Amino acid sequence: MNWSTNAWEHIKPIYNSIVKMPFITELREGTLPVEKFQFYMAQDSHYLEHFGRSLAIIASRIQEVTDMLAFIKFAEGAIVVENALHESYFKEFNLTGKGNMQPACHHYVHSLKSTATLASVEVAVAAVLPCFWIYREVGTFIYENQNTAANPYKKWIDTYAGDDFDVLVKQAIEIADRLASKCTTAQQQAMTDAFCTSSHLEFQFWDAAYTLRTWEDSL
Ligand SMILES: Cc1ncc(C[n+]2csc(CCO)c2C)c(N)n1
Repeated sequence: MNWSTNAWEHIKPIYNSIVKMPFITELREGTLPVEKFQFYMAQDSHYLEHFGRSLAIIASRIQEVTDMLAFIKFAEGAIVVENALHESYFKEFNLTGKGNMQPACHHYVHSLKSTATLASVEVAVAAVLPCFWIYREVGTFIYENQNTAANPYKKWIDTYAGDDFDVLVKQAIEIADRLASKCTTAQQQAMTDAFCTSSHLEFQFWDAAYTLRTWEDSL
């Protein structure tokens, strides 16, 4: 079994919990309250910047030049393509600024940036993979289970369920598997641990948006 198939088996319970989250159900049905989506969009703007930085760090550390190019393109995608989605939603929902980074986003981006910088490059690649893979699965799940044509979140759904995105995800998985195939069992386990941590943080990111969790909540 290749590394990614095994890693996905490990996070299956997390993925199954994600698709049952009220945030995802209501996004799919188009009933998600706008303030929760606004919170998500604002936090995701912060996320994309730092996710892009993490990808650029990985690009500079990865050995093969073709993989470097792939990571440079992923970083560009995070900043350019996804920001376009955010800009249109910022306008549509009258969001003026992104405000401060809140706990779940802060936790996630700092985890990614420290892994991208301090862990082995294989582990760093494994840590960013759930961002691609879980979004493709969630996007496709929502796309295939829609019950309304007039969903205000349609652009979001179409982005992650689309073929263009699928190409990127396959490329990221292929790179992770190729690197893993040259690793020891212990190194592969460290990759799986990083993959699981980021999957948990994906769950937390949506949960925080649904509950509108801010630093002030824990005072
Ligand atoms: C919390 C959070 N996690 C993952 C993504 C998805 N995503 C962001 S950038 C990128 C790669 C672009 O090359 C992908 C897949 C998101 N938007 N927000």
